[in-house]
Amino acid sequence: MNKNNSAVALRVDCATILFEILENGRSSRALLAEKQARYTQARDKAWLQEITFGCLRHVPTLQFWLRQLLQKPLKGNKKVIEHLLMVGLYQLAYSRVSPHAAIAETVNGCQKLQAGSLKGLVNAILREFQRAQMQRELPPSAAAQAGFPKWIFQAVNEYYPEQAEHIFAQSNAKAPLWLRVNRTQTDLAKFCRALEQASLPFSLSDMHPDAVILERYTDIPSIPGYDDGWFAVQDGAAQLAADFMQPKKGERILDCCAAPGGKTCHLLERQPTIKCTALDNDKERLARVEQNLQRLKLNAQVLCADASKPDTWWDGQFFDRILLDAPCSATGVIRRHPDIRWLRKRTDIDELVALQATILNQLWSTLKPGGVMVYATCSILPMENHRQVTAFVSNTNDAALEVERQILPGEQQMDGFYYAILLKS
Ligand SMILES: C[S@@+](CC[C@H](N)C(=O)[O-])C[C@H]1O[C@@H](n2cnc3c(N)ncnc32)[C@H](O)[C@@H]1O
Repeated sequence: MNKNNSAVALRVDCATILFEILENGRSSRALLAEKQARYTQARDKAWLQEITFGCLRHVPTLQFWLRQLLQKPLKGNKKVIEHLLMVGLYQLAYSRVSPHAAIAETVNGCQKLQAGSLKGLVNAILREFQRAQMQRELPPSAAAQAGFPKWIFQAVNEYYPEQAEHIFAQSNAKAPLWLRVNRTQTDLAKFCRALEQASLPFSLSDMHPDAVILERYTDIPSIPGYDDGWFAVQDGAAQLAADFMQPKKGERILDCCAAPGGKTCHLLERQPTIKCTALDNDKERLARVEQNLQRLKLNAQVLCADASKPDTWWDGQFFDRILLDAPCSATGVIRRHPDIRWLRKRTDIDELVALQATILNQLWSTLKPGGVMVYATCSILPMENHRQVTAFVSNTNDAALEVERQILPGEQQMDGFYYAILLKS
């Protein structure tokens, strides 16, 4: 794609991704990957993600401006032009794109979206916005100003009145790029030297013996040692799972809800002699576990099964340790996946809490007496975390809560996460 074509195509792709997320409830991960694959330049791929994520962080404000500027909502196959307009408004209000390019390239996107007849309207709206400097006016509700749906805004304020503002700011910030060094293939010092030689600045974390935090975003396969399995991308909070698990030589370990396998691989890197089963009920995601194991040169049994029904897959031999990285609201990782806030509904939470409780109860019978279960989520909602675990312990005679930790987004540069160590007597 030449430069001019790609400038228009990028705006069109952003608009289409926003449309699919906000109107059809699809998640950004696959959509972005599919669109990014069309571009050869790393710069274009990064632009697509940055502008799409930026728009997702400001949806209520962009829609507030749009409603002021657009007399009648667009419908049917013209609806996507509203999303193209949001992309245009975002560039004018929040990005460093020159206003001239922002308007011209966005207007030209109409043609590609089969809406050439709306070019005049889009042009007029973006020019009006630029002239009137409306970007100074914000929507009246505090939730909209923070860029969150009301139910998340209220929940965070209720459970974390002191930290709420910080949580919103952190959840709207760009997440750092954490890497986990694969001890079985290299060591931290050698990997750091390779980063220095490649002029990739980084920092280390006292709390994370295997971690490196890159100071700027880099195309992952171009980082030294990628093909040799020297490292994997994994947030610092997720890297704590191996510390909480403390896998010992030769133990039989279940990593339940394992895909795409970040924590499975870390457990194996820490203790390659364990017999690890990585279980998940999503076949496509399990394929990524296989790929990760292969690249990092590790071995595990990969099992496609429903964690809530051990009678359909368990061979009757107890596990010494279980990691249950339960399906959850993902409210702790909104900074990495800004679409989550629009995709998750308040009603999903009750269903997730019920599923977590069922999996917890069912898996408990597969853990040996004296064994350890680590329950984890990337949520900051107490009903999925502290309340879930305390309810389980009070209903289960042989369960005791040893330690728990709620990490809030941004704490020591980490994602929001929850861990509980449960002991079976
Ligand atoms: C938080 S993600 C796991 C992330 C993973 N542990 C890692 O570190 O890479 C939760 C996983 O739970 C899986 N899952 C959801 N319901 C499940 C069920 N009933 N049985 C097994 N896996 C399930 C999802 O497919 C998803 O891969």
